[in-house]
Amino acid sequence: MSRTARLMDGTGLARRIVEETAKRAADITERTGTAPCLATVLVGEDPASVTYVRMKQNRCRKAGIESRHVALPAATTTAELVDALGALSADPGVHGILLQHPMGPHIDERAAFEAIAPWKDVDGVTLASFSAMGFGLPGFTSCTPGGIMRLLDEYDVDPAGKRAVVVGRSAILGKPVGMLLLGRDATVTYCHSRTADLSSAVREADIVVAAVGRPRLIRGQDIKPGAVVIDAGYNPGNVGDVDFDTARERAGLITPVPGGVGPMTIATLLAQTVEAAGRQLAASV
Ligand SMILES: Nc1nc(=O)c2c([nH]1)NC[C@@H]1CN(c3ccc(C(=O)N[C@@H](CCC(=O)O)C(=O)O)cc3)C=[N+]21
Repeated sequence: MSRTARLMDGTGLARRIVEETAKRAADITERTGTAPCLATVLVGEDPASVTYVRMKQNRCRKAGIESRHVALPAATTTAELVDALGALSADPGVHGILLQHPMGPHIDERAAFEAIAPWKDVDGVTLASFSAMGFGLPGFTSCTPGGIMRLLDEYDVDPAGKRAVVVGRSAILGKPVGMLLLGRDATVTYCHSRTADLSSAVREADIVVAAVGRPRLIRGQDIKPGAVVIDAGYNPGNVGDVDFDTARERAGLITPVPGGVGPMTIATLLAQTVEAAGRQLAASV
């Protein structure tokens, strides 16, 4: 008889977080006369990015968070993008800034992210946010890593002493989620394109976080029985980095795609936007 993993319901948890966030947003709006506001910045018209940004704006609206969209042409230079982000950073009507990734090969992404004021970095992409995550200090987490940690807590997964394998090392996903797991006393291994034997690393993992953007890279045969499997991969067509059908036969807990990590990413973004607005508006009265 094969056991089947319990599903980690990101949609349900995200809904509860967004409801709580909406209450806080309404409270801020009532007390200060100003609604929390998230600026979304998109360079170019990549269809997937357009869809993601629209989803974020819709979710903001439902939570009583205003959003302001800045759409820049694909040919925008790094200097122009830095200027636009500098203006939003200086604008007291904007409390959080999301610069959608990727921005195109001609953009210096690090320079762009650093143009976001740290107190408005609700997407957790600046050096300031990254180092706070690394040192276990308070600050805004990268949204997907923050959402993953919240999901682990919700399902009573304590990372302490567990072997965590993070597949992927991107600046806003793989690297920070590994740091957050380390901060909770997991033994963390990063795997990436140069890893010699991915399968044997994954086989050791009590917690697997897949974050590379390679459809169904992680197969059930490599999942340790009972492991916690977090699929943070986003690929065209809502396909994750984990081969769900085979992985669920061995995992203890697993996130579905869709309905797992994705909604948690957006819930974290909204919660952090309201937190940023609360601080900025309290400071201005
Ligand atoms: N600076 C930056 N920050 C990001 O957080 C960021 C980014 N750039 N670039 C693109 C990726 C992608 N991303 C997703 C967020 C939510 C879902 C999501 O909610 N997906 C739904 C499915 C949605 C559907 O039905 O199409 C789900 O998994 O259930 C997916 C993908 C955030 N990203």
